[in-house]
Amino acid sequence: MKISIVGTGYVGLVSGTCFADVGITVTCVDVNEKKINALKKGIIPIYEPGLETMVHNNIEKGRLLFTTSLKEAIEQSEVVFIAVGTPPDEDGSADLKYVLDVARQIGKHMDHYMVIVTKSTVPIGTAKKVKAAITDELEKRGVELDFDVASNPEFLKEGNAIQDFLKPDRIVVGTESEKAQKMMSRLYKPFLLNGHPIIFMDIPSAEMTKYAANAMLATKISFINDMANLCEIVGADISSVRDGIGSDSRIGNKFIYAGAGYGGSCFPKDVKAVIKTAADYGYKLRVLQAVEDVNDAQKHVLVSKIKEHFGSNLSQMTFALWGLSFKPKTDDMREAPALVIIDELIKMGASIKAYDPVAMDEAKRILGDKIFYGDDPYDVLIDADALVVITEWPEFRIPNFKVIDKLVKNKVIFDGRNIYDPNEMVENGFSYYSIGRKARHPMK
Ligand SMILES: NC(=O)c1ccc[n+]([C@@H]2O[C@H](COP(=O)([O-])OP(=O)(O)OC[C@H]3O[C@@H](n4cnc5c(N)ncnc54)[C@H](O)[C@@H]3O)[C@@H](O)[C@H]2O)c1
Ligand SMILES: O=c1ccn([C@@H]2O[C@H](COP(=O)(O)OP(=O)(O)O[C@H]3O[C@H](CO)[C@@H](O)[C@H](O)[C@H]3O)[C@@H](O)[C@H]2O)c(=O)[nH]1
Repeated sequence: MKISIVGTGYVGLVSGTCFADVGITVTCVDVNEKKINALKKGIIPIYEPGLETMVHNNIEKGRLLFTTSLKEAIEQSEVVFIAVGTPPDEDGSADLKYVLDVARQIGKHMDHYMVIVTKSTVPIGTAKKVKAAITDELEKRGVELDFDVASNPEFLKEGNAIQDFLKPDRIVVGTESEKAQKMMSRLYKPFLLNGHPIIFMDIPSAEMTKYAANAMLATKISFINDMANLCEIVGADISSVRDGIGSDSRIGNKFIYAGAGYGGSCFPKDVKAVIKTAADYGYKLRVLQAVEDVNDAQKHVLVSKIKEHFGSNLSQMTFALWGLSFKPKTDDMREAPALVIIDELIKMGASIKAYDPVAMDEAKRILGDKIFYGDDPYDVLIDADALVVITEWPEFRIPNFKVIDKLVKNKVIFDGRNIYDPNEMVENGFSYYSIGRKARHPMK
C-alpha cells in the first residue's frame, strides 16, 4: 500500500514513520525545504523519544521517503493525509489556510481515485471545504475524477507520540463512503491488534470528537487547578484529594494533576477554537470559557507565591528555573507556563537562570539573551536566590537537597508541579511552596 502525508511536523512525521514501520510505503511532503533535506539525511527536527531510530530504520528499508513535491508524493497514493498546522487566527478560530492550500494543490495534481483525509485538528465543516476546494481545481482542469474525503483526528501526545500512535486507545474515522471506509480499515488494521476499536462515524462527528476530547481533558486540568487553589485556602491537600477522587472509576486518576497550568500546541488553541465555533453558531460554551480563564490565571500562581515570600520588588534577585518545555519529554515550548512566569519575573526586575534537559535550544530561539542558560540543574543554582520548578522532568524528582542548600542563597523552593514531599522539604530546612497545598516552613 502507498500513502502520502502532507505536513511533516509532529503529527505528520510521527504518523508517517509509524505507517512505514508496519510496511506501508509513505511519502512525507513539506514546503519547508530545509526540513525535508535534513530528514532525507535522517536528521529529525523535533525531540520525540524513539523517533530518530525509527526514522533511520524506515529510510534504510526504503519505505519512508521525503519530498517537497506534492505532485510527486501523491502519484499512486491510495490515501493522502493532510497534517499541516491549524494555528489560531486573531479571533481564536482555527486558521485553515494551510489545509485548504494543500487541498487545492491536491486538486491541481491528482490523476486517480484517492481518499483525502484531514488529520489536522480542524473545525466542523472543514472536510466539506476540502472537498469543495479539490472539486473546484478539478473543474478548472476540466477533469472528472472520483475521490472521497474523510476525517481522522489524531490523539497522540508529544513525548509519548510513537506509543500513542502504535497502540491507540481508539481510532476515529469520519467518512460517508463505503469505499473510503474499507481503505481506512485496511490501513489501520496493523494498529488494532490489541483489540482497540476503529470507530466509524459521520464526518462532522469525527471533527467534533477531536475538539470534545481536548476540551474534556483541559476541563479536567482546570477543574483540579481550581480545586487546588481552594484546597490552599481551606487547608486541604490537593494530592490527597486527587487520590481520594481518582480512585472512583467514574472519575479516574488521569489528567487530574494540579500544576502551573496547561500549555502546548493543542489545548490552548483547541479550547479557543471550539469556543469560537460555538459563538459562530450563536451558542456560548460557558464551561470552556471558565476552563480557559482558570488556566490563564493558573500560569501566574507560582509568581504570586514568589511575591508572597519575597514581596513585589524582585530587582537584584535571581531565580533558578528547572524546566522550560510545556511538559516533560518534549522540547516544545508553545504556550509553556515557563514563558509567562519568566516574563512576569523579568517585569518585576528579577534575573533568570534556567535549565531544561532538552528545550535549551528552543528557549534560546524564543528568549534569546533575556535569560541565562545553565549547563545542568545545579549550575543554575549558583548565586540564585531561590529554586522554581516548572516542568516535572524525571531528573528533577530526587535532587541532592544538600547541594541545593549549599548553592541557593535562600532555603526556599517553589514547586509548580508538586513533585516533592512537603514533610521532607521542611525536615531539610526548606520553605516549600507548591500547588494546592499550604506553604510549609521549617520549625524555627
Ligand atoms: N502536536 C501534536 O501533538 C498534535 C497532536 C494531535 C493533533 N495535532 C494537530 O495536527 C496538526 C499539525 O500539528 P503539528 O504539531 O504536527 O504541526 P507542526 O507545526 O509541527 O507541523 C506542520 C507542518 O506542515 C508544514 N506545512 C505547512 N503548509 C504546508 C503545505 N502547503 N504543504 C506541505 N507542508 C506544509 C509546515 O512546514 C510544518 O512542517 C494541527 O492541526 C494540530 O492541531 C497536533
Ligand atoms: O494532569 C495533568 C495532565 C496534563 N497537564 C498539562 O496539560 C498540558 C498538555 O499535556 P498532554 O496532554 O500530555 O500533552 P499534549 O502533547 O499537548 O497532548 C494533548 O493534545 C494533543 C493535541 O491535540 C492530543 O492529541 C492529546 O491527546 C492531548 O493529550 C501540559 O502542559 C501538561 O503539563 C496538567 O497540568 N495536569
